Amino acid sequence: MEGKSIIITGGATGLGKAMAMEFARLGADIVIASRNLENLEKAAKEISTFNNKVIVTQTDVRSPEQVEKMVRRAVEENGKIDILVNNAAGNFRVPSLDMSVNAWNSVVDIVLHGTWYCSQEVGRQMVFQKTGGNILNIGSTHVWSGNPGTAHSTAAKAGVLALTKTLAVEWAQENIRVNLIAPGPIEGTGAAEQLWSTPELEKAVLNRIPSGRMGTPKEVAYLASYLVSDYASYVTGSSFVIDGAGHLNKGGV
Ligand SMILES: CCCCCCC/C=C/C(=O)SCCNC(=O)CCNC(=O)[C@H](O)C(C)(C)COP(=O)(O)OP(=O)(O)OC[C@H]1O[C@@H](n2cnc3c(N)ncnc32)[C@H](O)[C@@H]1OP(=O)(O)O
Ligand SMILES: NC(=O)C1=CN([C@@H]2O[C@H](COP(=O)(O)OP(=O)(O)OC[C@H]3O[C@@H](n4cnc5c(N)ncnc54)[C@H](OP(=O)(O)O)[C@@H]3O)[C@@H](O)[C@H]2O)C=CC1
Repeated sequence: MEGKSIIITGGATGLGKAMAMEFARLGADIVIASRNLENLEKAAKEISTFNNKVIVTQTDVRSPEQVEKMVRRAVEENGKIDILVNNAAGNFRVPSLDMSVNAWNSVVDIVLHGTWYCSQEVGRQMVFQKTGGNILNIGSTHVWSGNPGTAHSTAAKAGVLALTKTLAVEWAQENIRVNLIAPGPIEGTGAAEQLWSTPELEKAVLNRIPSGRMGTPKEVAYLASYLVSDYASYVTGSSFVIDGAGHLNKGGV
Protein backbone atom coordinates (compact mmCIF):
# COMPACT_ATOMS: atom_id res chain seq x y z
CA MET A 1 0.00 0.00 0.00
CA GLU A 2 3.01 2.27 -0.35
CA GLY A 3 1.87 5.64 -1.70
CA LYS A 4 -1.85 4.86 -1.41
CA SER A 5 -4.06 7.64 -0.09
CA ILE A 6 -6.88 6.28 2.08
CA ILE A 7 -9.85 7.96 3.81
CA ILE A 8 -11.45 6.06 6.67
CA THR A 9 -14.62 7.52 8.19
CA GLY A 10 -15.01 6.73 11.87
CA GLY A 11 -11.29 5.93 11.79
CA ALA A 12 -10.45 7.04 15.33
CA THR A 13 -12.06 4.14 17.20
CA GLY A 14 -12.98 0.46 16.98
CA LEU A 15 -12.81 -1.24 13.59
CA GLY A 16 -11.99 2.02 11.79
CA LYS A 17 -8.88 2.53 13.90
CA ALA A 18 -7.83 -1.11 13.50
CA MET A 19 -8.06 -0.74 9.70
CA ALA A 20 -6.17 2.56 9.82
CA MET A 21 -3.37 0.93 11.86
CA GLU A 22 -3.11 -2.03 9.48
CA PHE A 23 -3.17 0.09 6.31
CA ALA A 24 -0.52 2.38 7.85
CA ARG A 25 1.62 -0.64 8.76
CA LEU A 26 1.42 -1.60 5.08
CA GLY A 27 2.67 1.84 4.04
CA ALA A 28 -0.45 3.88 3.21
CA ASP A 29 -1.12 7.56 3.95
CA ILE A 30 -4.23 7.83 6.07
CA VAL A 31 -7.00 10.39 6.54
CA ILE A 32 -9.30 9.66 9.47
CA ALA A 33 -12.61 11.53 9.71
CA SER A 34 -15.21 11.70 12.46
CA ARG A 35 -16.84 14.17 14.87
CA ASN A 36 -14.75 13.98 18.04
CA LEU A 37 -11.49 15.87 17.46
CA GLU A 38 -9.88 14.66 20.68
CA ASN A 39 -10.40 11.02 19.66
CA LEU A 40 -9.07 11.77 16.17
CA GLU A 41 -5.88 13.37 17.46
CA LYS A 42 -5.25 10.59 19.97
CA ALA A 43 -5.71 7.93 17.28
CA ALA A 44 -3.51 9.84 14.80
CA LYS A 45 -0.60 9.67 17.25
CA GLU A 46 -0.89 5.88 17.41
CA ILE A 47 -1.36 5.44 13.66
CA SER A 48 1.64 7.63 12.83
CA THR A 49 4.04 5.31 14.68
CA PHE A 50 4.58 3.68 11.27
CA ASN A 51 6.17 6.90 9.95
CA ASN A 52 3.49 7.50 7.37
CA LYS A 53 1.34 10.58 6.86
CA VAL A 54 -1.78 10.75 9.04
CA ILE A 55 -4.30 13.58 8.63
CA VAL A 56 -7.33 14.16 10.81
CA THR A 57 -10.44 15.96 9.65
CA GLN A 58 -13.32 16.72 11.95
CA THR A 59 -16.28 15.66 9.81
CA ASP A 60 -19.91 14.78 10.36
CA VAL A 61 -20.73 12.45 7.46
CA ARG A 62 -24.38 13.55 7.67
CA SER A 63 -23.35 16.91 6.19
CA PRO A 64 -22.63 16.94 2.43
CA GLU A 65 -20.73 20.23 2.91
CA GLN A 66 -18.44 18.73 5.55
CA VAL A 67 -17.91 15.63 3.40
CA GLU A 68 -16.90 17.84 0.46
CA LYS A 69 -14.40 19.63 2.74
CA MET A 70 -13.02 16.27 3.92
CA VAL A 71 -12.40 15.17 0.34
CA ARG A 72 -10.85 18.51 -0.62
CA ARG A 73 -8.50 18.30 2.38
CA ALA A 74 -7.42 14.75 1.50
CA VAL A 75 -6.65 15.80 -2.08
CA GLU A 76 -4.76 18.93 -0.94
CA GLU A 77 -2.64 16.88 1.46
CA ASN A 78 -2.09 13.68 -0.54
CA GLY A 79 -2.71 14.77 -4.13
CA LYS A 80 -5.36 12.07 -4.76
CA ILE A 81 -7.64 9.53 -3.14
CA ASP A 82 -7.15 5.83 -3.88
CA ILE A 83 -9.37 4.22 -1.26
CA LEU A 84 -12.43 5.20 0.79
CA VAL A 85 -13.63 3.09 3.72
CA ASN A 86 -17.20 3.95 4.74
CA ASN A 87 -17.01 2.78 8.34
CA ALA A 88 -18.72 5.55 10.38
CA ALA A 89 -21.92 4.37 12.04
CA GLY A 90 -24.27 4.85 14.93
CA ASN A 91 -26.42 2.26 16.62
CA PHE A 92 -28.36 1.58 19.83
CA ARG A 93 -31.02 -0.79 20.96
CA VAL A 94 -34.58 0.45 21.10
CA PRO A 95 -37.79 -1.53 20.47
CA SER A 96 -39.33 -0.56 17.13
CA LEU A 97 -42.65 0.44 18.72
CA ASP A 98 -40.84 2.98 20.92
CA MET A 99 -38.37 4.37 18.37
CA SER A 100 -38.73 8.15 17.85
CA VAL A 101 -38.49 9.78 14.43
CA ASN A 102 -35.23 11.42 15.52
CA ALA A 103 -33.79 8.13 16.71
CA TRP A 104 -34.55 6.50 13.35
CA ASN A 105 -33.21 9.49 11.41
CA SER A 106 -30.01 9.83 13.44
CA VAL A 107 -28.85 6.32 12.55
CA VAL A 108 -30.12 6.24 8.95
CA ASP A 109 -28.48 9.63 8.33
CA ILE A 110 -25.08 8.44 9.51
CA VAL A 111 -25.10 4.96 8.02
CA LEU A 112 -26.95 5.27 4.71
CA HIS A 113 -26.86 8.97 3.84
CA GLY A 114 -23.29 9.39 5.14
CA THR A 115 -22.10 6.46 3.03
CA TRP A 116 -23.83 7.94 -0.01
CA TYR A 117 -22.39 11.47 0.44
CA CYS A 118 -18.85 10.12 0.92
CA SER A 119 -19.10 7.64 -1.97
CA GLN A 120 -20.46 10.20 -4.43
CA GLU A 121 -17.87 12.85 -3.52
CA VAL A 122 -14.94 10.42 -3.59
CA GLY A 123 -16.30 8.72 -6.74
CA ARG A 124 -16.32 12.09 -8.53
CA GLN A 125 -12.73 12.70 -7.42
CA MET A 126 -11.58 9.24 -8.59
CA VAL A 127 -13.20 9.75 -11.99
CA PHE A 128 -11.56 13.18 -12.26
CA GLN A 129 -8.16 11.66 -11.36
CA LYS A 130 -8.65 8.90 -13.99
CA THR A 131 -6.84 6.56 -11.59
CA GLY A 132 -9.66 4.21 -10.67
CA GLY A 133 -9.95 3.36 -7.00
CA ASN A 134 -11.60 1.41 -4.34
CA ILE A 135 -14.56 1.87 -1.99
CA LEU A 136 -15.06 -0.48 0.94
CA ASN A 137 -18.32 -0.30 2.88
CA ILE A 138 -18.77 -1.75 6.34
CA GLY A 139 -22.13 -3.50 6.62
CA SER A 140 -23.46 -5.99 9.14
CA THR A 141 -24.64 -9.60 9.21
CA HIS A 142 -27.94 -8.26 10.55
CA VAL A 143 -28.91 -7.45 6.97
CA TRP A 144 -29.47 -11.19 6.49
CA SER A 145 -30.49 -12.33 9.97
CA GLY A 146 -32.50 -9.27 11.05
CA ASN A 147 -32.01 -7.97 14.59
CA PRO A 148 -34.80 -7.08 16.99
CA GLY A 149 -34.12 -3.69 18.58
CA THR A 150 -31.99 -2.16 15.84
CA ALA A 151 -34.45 -1.62 12.95
CA HIS A 152 -32.79 1.70 12.02
CA SER A 153 -29.29 0.24 11.69
CA THR A 154 -30.42 -2.99 10.02
CA ALA A 155 -32.46 -1.17 7.37
CA ALA A 156 -29.71 1.38 6.75
CA LYS A 157 -27.07 -1.34 6.35
CA ALA A 158 -29.35 -3.12 3.85
CA GLY A 159 -29.38 0.13 1.89
CA VAL A 160 -25.59 0.23 2.03
CA LEU A 161 -25.44 -3.31 0.62
CA ALA A 162 -27.72 -2.32 -2.28
CA LEU A 163 -25.64 0.81 -2.85
CA THR A 164 -22.46 -1.31 -2.91
CA LYS A 165 -23.81 -3.47 -5.74
CA THR A 166 -25.25 -0.55 -7.71
CA LEU A 167 -22.12 1.60 -7.57
CA ALA A 168 -19.94 -1.43 -8.38
CA VAL A 169 -21.85 -1.88 -11.64
CA GLU A 170 -22.07 1.84 -12.48
CA TRP A 171 -18.41 2.56 -11.77
CA ALA A 172 -16.77 -0.65 -13.03
CA GLN A 173 -15.99 1.07 -16.34
CA GLU A 174 -14.14 3.75 -14.32
CA ASN A 175 -12.05 1.00 -12.70
CA ILE A 176 -13.55 1.78 -9.28
CA ARG A 177 -14.19 -1.35 -7.23
CA VAL A 178 -16.91 -1.29 -4.56
CA ASN A 179 -17.20 -4.06 -1.95
CA LEU A 180 -18.66 -4.65 1.50
CA ILE A 181 -17.52 -6.39 4.65
CA ALA A 182 -20.31 -7.62 6.92
CA PRO A 183 -18.92 -8.28 10.38
CA GLY A 184 -20.71 -10.17 13.12
CA PRO A 185 -19.95 -9.26 16.74
CA ILE A 186 -16.41 -7.95 17.17
CA GLU A 187 -14.94 -7.57 20.66
CA GLY A 188 -13.75 -4.31 22.21
CA THR A 189 -15.59 -1.98 19.81
CA GLY A 190 -18.30 0.70 19.91
CA ALA A 191 -20.82 -2.01 19.05
CA ALA A 192 -19.89 -3.81 22.26
CA GLU A 193 -20.66 -0.65 24.25
CA GLN A 194 -23.96 -0.02 22.46
CA LEU A 195 -25.30 -3.52 21.87
CA TRP A 196 -23.99 -6.00 24.46
CA SER A 197 -22.96 -3.86 27.41
CA THR A 198 -24.29 -6.26 30.08
CA PRO A 199 -22.88 -9.76 30.85
CA GLU A 200 -26.31 -11.25 30.00
CA LEU A 201 -26.42 -9.66 26.56
CA GLU A 202 -22.79 -10.59 25.88
CA LYS A 203 -23.54 -14.21 26.80
CA ALA A 204 -26.58 -14.25 24.51
CA VAL A 205 -24.49 -12.90 21.64
CA LEU A 206 -21.69 -15.44 22.24
CA ASN A 207 -24.15 -18.33 22.41
CA ARG A 208 -25.18 -17.70 18.82
CA ILE A 209 -21.67 -18.00 17.38
CA PRO A 210 -20.64 -21.51 16.24
CA SER A 211 -16.94 -20.56 16.45
CA GLY A 212 -17.48 -19.91 20.15
CA ARG A 213 -15.95 -16.44 20.28
CA MET A 214 -16.30 -12.95 18.91
CA GLY A 215 -14.03 -11.66 16.18
CA THR A 216 -11.20 -9.21 16.78
CA PRO A 217 -10.75 -5.81 15.10
CA LYS A 218 -7.48 -7.07 13.57
CA GLU A 219 -9.27 -9.96 11.86
CA VAL A 220 -11.58 -7.46 10.16
CA ALA A 221 -8.60 -5.25 9.26
CA TYR A 222 -6.82 -8.18 7.56
CA LEU A 223 -9.87 -8.89 5.36
CA ALA A 224 -10.15 -5.17 4.56
CA SER A 225 -6.46 -5.07 3.58
CA TYR A 226 -7.01 -7.84 1.07
CA LEU A 227 -10.11 -6.23 -0.42
CA VAL A 228 -8.55 -2.81 -0.98
CA SER A 229 -5.31 -4.28 -2.33
CA ASP A 230 -4.46 -5.26 -5.89
CA TYR A 231 -4.72 -8.93 -4.86
CA ALA A 232 -8.49 -8.32 -5.10
CA SER A 233 -8.33 -6.59 -8.50
CA TYR A 234 -11.20 -8.68 -9.96
CA VAL A 235 -13.39 -8.46 -6.84
CA THR A 236 -16.18 -5.91 -7.04
CA GLY A 237 -19.86 -5.75 -6.11
CA SER A 238 -19.25 -8.44 -3.49
CA SER A 239 -20.01 -8.78 0.21
CA PHE A 240 -17.90 -10.72 2.68
CA VAL A 241 -19.29 -12.01 5.97
CA ILE A 242 -16.79 -12.30 8.84
CA ASP A 243 -18.59 -13.71 11.86
CA GLY A 244 -17.51 -17.24 12.88
CA ALA A 245 -20.67 -18.50 11.11
CA GLY A 246 -22.79 -16.51 13.58
CA HIS A 247 -25.50 -15.56 11.09
CA LEU A 248 -26.16 -19.21 10.19
CA ASN A 249 -28.48 -21.68 11.88
CA LYS A 250 -26.41 -23.18 14.71
CA GLY A 251 -28.28 -26.46 14.59
CA GLY A 252 -30.57 -28.17 17.03
CA VAL A 253 -34.20 -28.36 16.10
C1 LIG B 1 -25.60 -8.73 18.01
C2 LIG B 1 -24.27 -8.48 17.37
C3 LIG B 1 -24.19 -8.32 15.88
C4 LIG B 1 -23.37 -7.17 15.50
C5 LIG B 1 -23.98 -6.31 14.44
C6 LIG B 1 -23.90 -4.88 14.79
C7 LIG B 1 -24.31 -4.00 13.65
C8 LIG B 1 -23.91 -2.60 13.76
C9 LIG B 1 -23.19 -2.15 14.75
C10 LIG B 1 -22.88 -0.71 14.86
O1 LIG B 1 -23.20 0.13 14.06
S1 LIG B 1 -22.01 -0.32 16.19
C11 LIG B 1 -21.59 1.37 16.12
C12 LIG B 1 -21.75 1.82 17.46
N1 LIG B 1 -21.17 3.13 17.59
C13 LIG B 1 -21.89 4.20 17.80
O2 LIG B 1 -23.10 4.17 17.88
C14 LIG B 1 -21.10 5.46 17.98
C15 LIG B 1 -21.79 6.68 17.53
N2 LIG B 1 -23.12 6.81 18.17
C16 LIG B 1 -23.68 7.99 18.44
O3 LIG B 1 -23.11 9.03 18.21
C17 LIG B 1 -25.05 8.02 19.03
O4 LIG B 1 -25.31 6.79 19.65
C18 LIG B 1 -26.15 8.30 17.98
C19 LIG B 1 -27.49 8.39 18.71
C20 LIG B 1 -26.21 7.19 16.93
C21 LIG B 1 -25.97 9.61 17.23
O5 LIG B 1 -25.76 10.67 18.08
P1 LIG B 1 -26.53 12.09 17.87
O6 LIG B 1 -25.81 13.03 18.76
O7 LIG B 1 -26.71 12.43 16.47
O8 LIG B 1 -27.95 11.75 18.36
P2 LIG B 1 -28.76 12.21 19.65
O9 LIG B 1 -29.15 13.65 19.43
O10 LIG B 1 -28.04 11.85 20.89
O11 LIG B 1 -30.06 11.29 19.53
C22 LIG B 1 -30.89 11.32 18.37
C23 LIG B 1 -32.19 10.62 18.72
O12 LIG B 1 -31.90 9.24 19.04
C24 LIG B 1 -32.39 8.95 20.36
N3 LIG B 1 -31.51 8.00 21.03
C25 LIG B 1 -30.19 8.10 21.14
N4 LIG B 1 -29.71 7.06 21.85
C26 LIG B 1 -30.77 6.30 22.19
C27 LIG B 1 -30.95 5.09 22.92
N5 LIG B 1 -29.89 4.46 23.46
N6 LIG B 1 -32.18 4.60 23.06
C28 LIG B 1 -33.26 5.23 22.53
N7 LIG B 1 -33.17 6.40 21.79
C29 LIG B 1 -31.95 6.90 21.66
C30 LIG B 1 -32.37 10.29 21.07
O13 LIG B 1 -33.23 10.27 22.18
C31 LIG B 1 -32.83 11.24 19.96
O14 LIG B 1 -34.21 11.10 19.76
P3 LIG B 1 -35.27 12.18 20.38
O15 LIG B 1 -35.13 12.08 21.87
O16 LIG B 1 -34.84 13.52 19.86
O17 LIG B 1 -36.59 11.73 19.88
N1 LIG C 1 -18.09 -3.95 16.17
C1 LIG C 1 -18.98 -4.81 15.70
O1 LIG C 1 -19.24 -5.84 16.31
C2 LIG C 1 -19.65 -4.53 14.41
C3 LIG C 1 -19.47 -3.33 13.76
N2 LIG C 1 -20.08 -3.13 12.56
C4 LIG C 1 -19.80 -1.91 11.83
O2 LIG C 1 -18.43 -1.60 11.93
C5 LIG C 1 -18.23 -0.21 11.87
C6 LIG C 1 -17.43 0.26 13.07
O3 LIG C 1 -18.14 -0.01 14.27
P1 LIG C 1 -17.43 -0.06 15.70
O4 LIG C 1 -15.96 -0.02 15.53
O5 LIG C 1 -18.06 -1.16 16.44
O6 LIG C 1 -17.99 1.27 16.35
P2 LIG C 1 -17.33 2.62 16.86
O7 LIG C 1 -18.40 3.29 17.66
O8 LIG C 1 -16.01 2.42 17.48
O9 LIG C 1 -17.09 3.39 15.48
C7 LIG C 1 -18.01 4.20 14.88
C8 LIG C 1 -17.28 5.43 14.43
O10 LIG C 1 -18.13 6.22 13.63
C9 LIG C 1 -17.94 7.57 13.96
N3 LIG C 1 -19.15 8.32 13.67
C10 LIG C 1 -20.38 8.15 14.21
N4 LIG C 1 -21.23 9.06 13.73
C11 LIG C 1 -20.53 9.80 12.84
C12 LIG C 1 -20.85 10.90 12.02
N5 LIG C 1 -22.07 11.41 12.01
N6 LIG C 1 -19.89 11.43 11.22
C13 LIG C 1 -18.63 10.92 11.22
N7 LIG C 1 -18.26 9.89 11.99
C14 LIG C 1 -19.20 9.34 12.79
C15 LIG C 1 -17.63 7.58 15.44
O11 LIG C 1 -16.86 8.73 15.83
P3 LIG C 1 -17.54 10.07 16.39
O12 LIG C 1 -18.61 9.64 17.34
O13 LIG C 1 -16.40 10.82 17.00
O14 LIG C 1 -18.08 10.79 15.19
C16 LIG C 1 -16.81 6.31 15.59
O15 LIG C 1 -15.44 6.58 15.44
C17 LIG C 1 -19.62 0.41 11.79
O16 LIG C 1 -19.97 0.61 10.46
C18 LIG C 1 -20.50 -0.67 12.38
O17 LIG C 1 -21.82 -0.59 11.95
C19 LIG C 1 -20.88 -4.06 11.97
C20 LIG C 1 -21.11 -5.23 12.60
C21 LIG C 1 -20.51 -5.57 13.86
